[in-house]
Amino acid sequence: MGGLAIGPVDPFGPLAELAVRRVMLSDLVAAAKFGTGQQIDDPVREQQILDAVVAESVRRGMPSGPPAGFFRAQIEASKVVQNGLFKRWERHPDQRPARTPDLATEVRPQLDLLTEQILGQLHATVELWRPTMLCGIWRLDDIVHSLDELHRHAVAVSLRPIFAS
Ligand SMILES: O=C(O)C(=O)C[C@]1(C(=O)O)C=C[C@@H](O)C=C1
Repeated sequence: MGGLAIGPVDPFGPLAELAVRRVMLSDLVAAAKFGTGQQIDDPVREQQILDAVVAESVRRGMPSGPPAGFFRAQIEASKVVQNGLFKRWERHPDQRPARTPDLATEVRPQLDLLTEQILGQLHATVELWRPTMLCGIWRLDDIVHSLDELHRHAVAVSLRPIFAS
């Protein structure tokens, strides 16, 4: 994400960058599933993520509701991308991914790492959640200007808990 320009004074900058990274990783998730019969929706995996997020929030001594809500939005955003890419690849076979990464061994470990990093940033900003989130000091345009419409929409979905809080 070297091209991202996030204001250094923005305490939520790292969190936003991680959310964007997760949205971009959804391309790899979609590539792992497309044409393999694996469904985009995996409610069991979703529940595992949410349970782990709640447990880790409790372990860190922070309220678990907002982190769970944040991760629900991340999952929703991932599905926006995956559904969009599936449709795109159905229509345009020439744009299909060149290879099929393995979901369990290649893709989910990257998602798990992002989960840890996102939880770390949520923890780092816990004192600021309410007031600052309302300030809207995100420089979202800078973050997403290079993304296509599908990914811009997914980023908006992934950050909704912050804007809407
Ligand atoms: O791990 C997957 O299978 C994904 O598609 C990723 C993800 C997520 O965002 O974490 C998204 C949708 C699924 O329902 C479960 C999890």
